Amino acid sequence: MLKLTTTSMLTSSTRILRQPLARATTIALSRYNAATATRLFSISSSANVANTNTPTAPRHPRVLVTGSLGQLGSGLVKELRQMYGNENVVASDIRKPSDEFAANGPFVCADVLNYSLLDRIVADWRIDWIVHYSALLSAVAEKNPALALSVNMTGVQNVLELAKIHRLRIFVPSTIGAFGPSTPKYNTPDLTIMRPNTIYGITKLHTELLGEYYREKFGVDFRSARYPGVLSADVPPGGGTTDYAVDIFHHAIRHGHYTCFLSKDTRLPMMYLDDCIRGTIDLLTYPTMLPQSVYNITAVSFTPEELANEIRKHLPHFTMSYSDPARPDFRQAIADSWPASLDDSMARKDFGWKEEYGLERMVKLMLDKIQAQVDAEKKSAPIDSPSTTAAVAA
Ligand SMILES: NC(=O)c1ccc[n+]([C@@H]2O[C@H](COP(=O)([O-])OP(=O)(O)OC[C@H]3O[C@@H](n4cnc5c(N)ncnc54)[C@H](O)[C@@H]3O)[C@@H](O)[C@H]2O)c1
Ligand SMILES: C[C@@H](O)[C@H](N)C(=O)O
Repeated sequence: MLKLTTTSMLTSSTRILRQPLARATTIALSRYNAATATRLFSISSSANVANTNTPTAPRHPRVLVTGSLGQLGSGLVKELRQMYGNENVVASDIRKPSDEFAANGPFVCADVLNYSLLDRIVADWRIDWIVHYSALLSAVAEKNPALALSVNMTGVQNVLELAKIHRLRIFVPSTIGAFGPSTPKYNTPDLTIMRPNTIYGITKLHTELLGEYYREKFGVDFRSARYPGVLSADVPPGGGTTDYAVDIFHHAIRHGHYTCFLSKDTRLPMMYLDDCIRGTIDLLTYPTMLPQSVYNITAVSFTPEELANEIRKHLPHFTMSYSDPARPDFRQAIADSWPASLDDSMARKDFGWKEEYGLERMVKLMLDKIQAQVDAEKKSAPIDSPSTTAAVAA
């Protein structure tokens, strides 16, 4: 049986190693770059004592990120690799990575439902921290509750059990979806009524409660942030209720029009991806366990109409229509059950959370990035290609 060691990882240049134990596991190792940590963190967790990259170098934690090909995971992996070195951040997902993603550092294909495979990965790679991003988002979950129950609940149970056995620090995100229709809607605090009525929300509340149980009962260093909807330009969102706030930019630039699946006055908390990643890293790397294991974090709250108005400051001809209120999209009921704004004062107090992107800055950046993508697509498409013609006509 092939045993991976740090030495074998560092001396590999471009090669594929297969672990016989793990049927679906392919570990692609390529182009090892020397660690270019931009930030060093003091690692006080006992979980890191055993992780010494070299006898004299400062210790970096070795982090496993599940769901690393998703909207949030891909950005987080990039940031963590800049901090700790490519070889110290093992990306994982159930899907196949792009060549570009696989070339940047270790990638392990793994289903989070496969406990023994995850156990093997943690041991072989001498993992210290897990960031568990694998999940089904609200809209996809509502369409397939059985799969959502399985991935979102069993996946979390597996990683928490691993954290207990291997003494790992673990970060699992929660969401505004963990609240429900009886939760106070405005300025929703960390501790309040939580009776979600979506399968996504139920699985996320399960995550929070189980994480707290493992922390109390077994001393597991469980950390979580309740994210609002996250906006990003590079990786598309994975099927949530807040996805309209990303789709709108692509449609505004490509077509000048968007039909929103939420009503114009549906107010939801949101944040830009960079803020989400920074807040997550600040919480993940905080040197000691914080008073709470779960914190609200947020940046702004807006309605589809307010977002469209802000976009119109840059694209005056942009128009927006809405789903027929007589036949609302199924995501409307999900959004209606969630808070309109969050109180994240405890995160600000306990670990210094503060957003850098408000609505204006976020909109400008989203438009610039997506416009650059469209320009690049046009440049790379042959002059007479039908897709170019269609895009220009649109
Ligand atoms: N994006 C948001 O707006 C947002 C907001 C609040 C909370 N969150 C939470 O953040 C986390 C990451 O969200 P995201 O937006 O990146 O989601 P995403 O859907 O973009 O990515 C999830 C990833 O999980 C992977 N996955 C699915 N099933 C799997 C399985 N069985 N085994 C291994 N991997 C599997 C998918 O392939 C995908 O790459 C999730 O827990 C989500 O609930 C996201
Ligand atoms: C809010 C969050 O959990 C996700 N963007 C969703 O809509 O499902």
